[in-house]
Formats: sequence, C-alpha cells, structure tokens
Amino acid sequence: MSLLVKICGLSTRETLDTALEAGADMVGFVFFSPSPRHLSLETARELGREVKGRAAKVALTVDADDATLENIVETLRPELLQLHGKETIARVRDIKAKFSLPVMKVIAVETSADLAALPGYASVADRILFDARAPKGATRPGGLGAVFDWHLLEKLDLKLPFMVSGGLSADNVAEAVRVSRAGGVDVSSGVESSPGVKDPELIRNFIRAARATEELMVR
Ligand SMILES: O=C(O)c1ccccc1NCC(=O)[C@H](O)[C@H](O)COP(=O)(O)O
Repeated sequence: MSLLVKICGLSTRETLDTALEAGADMVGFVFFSPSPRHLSLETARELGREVKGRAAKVALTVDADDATLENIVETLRPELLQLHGKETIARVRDIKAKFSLPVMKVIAVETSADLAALPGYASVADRILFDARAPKGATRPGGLGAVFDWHLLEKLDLKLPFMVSGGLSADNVAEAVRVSRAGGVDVSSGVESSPGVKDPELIRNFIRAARATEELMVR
C-alpha cells in the first residue's frame, strides 16, 4: 500500500527539485506572512511552474479571505488547498465550492476533545490532516516541529483519507504511520537545518524512511 508523502514549506528551486526527484507526492507552499516559509506570489509562480505535474501542489493558507485565495489559486494553480487556520465547517464548504478545488482541513490535536469537530469537517472536506496543536502564543498554527500523541488516532473510524504531521522526521515517521494508520505523512521542520531552511539530505532521508514504512502498512 503506498503512502502519500508531502514535503511542506518549500521555498527554493533547489529544495523543490530535491523533493520532486526523491519522489514526494505532494509539495506544500506556505502563504502566511508571519511564517519563515512564507512565499511571495512571484516566487510561488516560479516554483509552481517548476513542478510540471510531478507532484500535487498544495497551497497552505491560514484563515485567508477570498481575494487572497483567488490570487494564490491563479498564481500557483494548486491541486489542493490546505486550510490550516480556524476555518469553520461552513467556510470550508464555501471555499471548496468557490474555488472548485479539493480541500484538506487541518485538525489541531492535543487531546481527544480536539477530535469532536471531526465529523462536521469530514462531511465537507476531501481529506483531513491531523497536526499538533500549536502552543498558546505561538506565532503560527503549524510548522513548529511539535509532536502530538498519535495514539489519539488509534481507534479513529474515518472514511475520508487522512494524513498525519507535526514533528515528523526520518526517525519517527514509521512509528507515526504504524500507530495512526494514516495514509499520508507531512513534514516541514524535520527536513530543515533551521526554521525555513530546507536541507536536501534531510528531505531525501525523510522520503526514504517514509517509503520504507509502506511494507509495514496492513489495510
Ligand atoms: O510552516 C509554516 O510556517 C506554517 C505556518 C502556518 C500554518 C502552518 C504551517 N506549517 C504547517 C506544515 O508545514 C505542515 O502541514 C505540518 O504542520 C508539519 O509541520 P512540522 O511540525 O514543522 O513538520
């Protein structure tokens, strides 16, 4: 069974090429100005062109308004919108309809109570990404390298495809997949030498480690 591998927060041609050559299924681009991975539309256009159908382009936004989303969609031409903010169920439905694109809603997880909203989001989104809840006062809601307790997903009966993220690295990705039974993994900090600076070797190592877990996946 194949595992979807997403490398998020790419911001240079070199590291994007590394991710594509190493076989990433999805490449994520961050549009959130306080983030060290934030992309200008100009850079997004350039990187988007570089992908050339080799992976799905994912546009990550945080509570973006329609005008912002429109600019991003026109410039990057993403295959998937990752909604990483406090978007309501109605807003997710609205974005999906307005932009005619699949949507991945992020659920921030710290305790089992965080899963209460899941059925509502699962009824409107195309896929779910479970990420670690950012600590209070954090400057961004994700991309912090924080891990959550994957055991919280152990008994999940979700019909929708889902991915797991938050503090993943080549060292823990196998365990994250084994425990969560996620169909995909998403990483940013774990393939960086410092916040926002992707490391080609770490990208290759992560994708290799993620691919190695595929043999362990029993469905
Ligand atoms: O990367 C960011 O700076 C960011 C900013 C705002 C919202 C989300 C952000 N990143 C999310 C991701 O890169 C991934 O989807 C995921 O959270 C993995 O992050 P990490 O724990 O750094 O591997």
